[in-house]
Amino acid sequence: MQITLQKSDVVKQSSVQITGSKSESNRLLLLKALYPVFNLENVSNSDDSNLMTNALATNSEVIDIHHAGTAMRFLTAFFAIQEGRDVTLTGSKRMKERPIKILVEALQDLGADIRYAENEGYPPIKIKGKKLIKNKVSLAANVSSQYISALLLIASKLENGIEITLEGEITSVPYIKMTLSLLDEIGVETSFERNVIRVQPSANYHQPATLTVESDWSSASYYFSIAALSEVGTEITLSSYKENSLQGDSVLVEIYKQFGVSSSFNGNSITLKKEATVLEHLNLDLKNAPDIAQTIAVTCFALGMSCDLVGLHTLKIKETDRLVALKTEIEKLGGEVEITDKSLHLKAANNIKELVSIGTYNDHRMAMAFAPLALRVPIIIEDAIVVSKSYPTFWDDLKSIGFKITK
Ligand SMILES: O=C(O)C1=C[C@@H](OP(=O)(O)O)[C@@H](O)[C@H](O)C1
Ligand SMILES: C=C(OP(=O)(O)O)C(=O)O
Repeated sequence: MQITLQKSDVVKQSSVQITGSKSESNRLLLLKALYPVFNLENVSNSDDSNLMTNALATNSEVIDIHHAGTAMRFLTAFFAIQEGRDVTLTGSKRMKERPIKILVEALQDLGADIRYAENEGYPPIKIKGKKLIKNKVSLAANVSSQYISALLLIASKLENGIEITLEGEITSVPYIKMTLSLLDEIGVETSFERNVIRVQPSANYHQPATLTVESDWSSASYYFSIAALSEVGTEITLSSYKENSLQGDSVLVEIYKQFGVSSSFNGNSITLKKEATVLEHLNLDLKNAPDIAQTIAVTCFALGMSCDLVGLHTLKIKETDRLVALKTEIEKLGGEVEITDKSLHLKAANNIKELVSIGTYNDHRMAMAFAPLALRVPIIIEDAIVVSKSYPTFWDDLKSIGFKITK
């Protein structure tokens, strides 16, 4: 399904309720499977969280988690400790290109029985669940934090807990801290000092009875971008958000100040307001917030700004190679982009081509990051349905704030 987004005026004051964070949801769904006594509220309605829920509930021997990276990584660890259970975890064509060797080797070092069903180092994998006795492991921390979170999520159920030594520069650190904070919330003892993380064993669940997932900050990024491209004075209120978030992408509040977007918290909502600015260039290291790179690159392009984004080494192994995808699509619109395998340089553009058809490469964030451009020129988004990976009601919510969308 291809859609056309028409140049439109965003309602001067609008509000949107965004679904729960898929990162928090997928962690808490797994923890609930390990400690089935607490309730969850505001769980993400994303494909990735539905896939996680279904995978944890099924008795099937083959589980297909499609494009869901966190589900693939977290479930690898989960099924490794389900004694007596044999599971093959598989996924989409792209999932079979997303590396998992570092996690598989760490689990094998702990004693797990995991083999590759097709290509070494990549899904699908065959897991024979068993009890893991060892508790010390080292792994490379510079490729994906999801491998580390996967180990942490099962750690309190291992007889001796875990001691993980992280090698190399640690990437996407806020996601590791999110995992540790959620463990902390359910009463599991953890520590993270220098490059060593320890988790104590914990057979029982302690507290609290209900955990509420905060709404998704990566999804909020598209509204920060919309606010940045709107007339001065435009206000967008998003819920349900906290000033002290576990999600690293909440750094948007600081980043978008540079685009003239102020944010104020009121209860559990945040109001974004466009103020005047004249910024010409942005320098940013996004190693702690890789999922908002596309949003920020497109905001800069739409505002005629140049930017240098670094710390993007994880983008090549996400839903698509996001560096190549950004370059290709921004250049179709008339921009100029230079990329390396970990950075992106955008030249200031003074013109944006109309009615360009944006390819989305099975990547929800390509569709959502380019959508705000409709505030400058009419734009076509290919395979618009991809947004359901993290934010199924995205297009309806854009309509509700004044975007004109036709099929
Ligand atoms: O743990 C998580 O929930 C995530 C970690 C990040 O991945 P990497 O650590 O691979 O960068 C992020 O990009 C992904 O969307 C979600
Ligand atoms: C990279 C992402 O997800 P995952 O790695 O979980 O597929 C994302 O949502 O941007």
